[in-house]
Amino acid sequence: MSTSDKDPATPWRNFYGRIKGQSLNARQEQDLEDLLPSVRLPNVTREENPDRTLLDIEALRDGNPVWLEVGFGSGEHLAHQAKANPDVLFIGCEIYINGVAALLGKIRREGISNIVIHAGDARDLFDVLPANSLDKMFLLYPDPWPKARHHRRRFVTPEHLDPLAEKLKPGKEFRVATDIEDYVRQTLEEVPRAGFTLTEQPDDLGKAWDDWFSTRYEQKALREGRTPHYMTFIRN
Ligand SMILES: C[S@@+](CC[C@H](N)C(=O)[O-])C[C@H]1O[C@@H](n2cnc3c(N)ncnc32)[C@H](O)[C@@H]1O
Repeated sequence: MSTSDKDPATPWRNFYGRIKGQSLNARQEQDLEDLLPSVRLPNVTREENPDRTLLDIEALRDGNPVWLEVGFGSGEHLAHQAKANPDVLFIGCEIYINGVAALLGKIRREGISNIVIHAGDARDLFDVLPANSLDKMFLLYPDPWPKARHHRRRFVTPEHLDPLAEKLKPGKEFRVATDIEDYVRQTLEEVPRAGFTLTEQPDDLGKAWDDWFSTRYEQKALREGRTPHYMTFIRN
């Protein structure tokens, strides 16, 4: 197998060394080398699919529902959901290559077979997902971008929410968790604008979902005294 920087089958080679502060241990390198080629979602990157041809999601799903988690971090929640829902195909999307490597370790150790991974930006994935192709979507502790001038970089902006709304089937769930009060405010403002309805009372967002599996970022937030908020939206 080629490990050229330009080979789209080895996208971590492009990330590795490019993102400051990210280093991989030998086991992670090995998992990326051995495992990622077989679980990665092909034809998503611009290098591989410059014409942005839509994915054949029907062939991929093989009759099963498709759930997407964007920014899965180290993949605790995604791995948990995949084990609890063996008849669902999970797409995991993450730009942090150490996180991808951590999820690959879980997939290997726990023998998980219903996850495919896009190791890259969610916007590239949205480009090539057909409309109405997703049955559930998770956005768990997205990057907070606390400074006011950076709020437009948040995931809960039309740039991300409009394509997301198009990909999720009507009547299906979009779950958002965050520990940042101002992120709650922006989520409650922006997500309904993109065509969703909140199912909880806006002043009562403290109850986790029954099938919740706490993430690494949530554990850190709790240790640092911040309060989780859980929001469930239904696509109109
Ligand atoms: C604060 S972390 C939370 C990680 C994990 N969900 C958790 O709760 O532990 C946010 C994650 O989103 C990822 N991320 C940010 N923007 C992204 C994008 N456009 N596409 C894919 N992943 C993204 C980051 O790399 C990071 O791992």
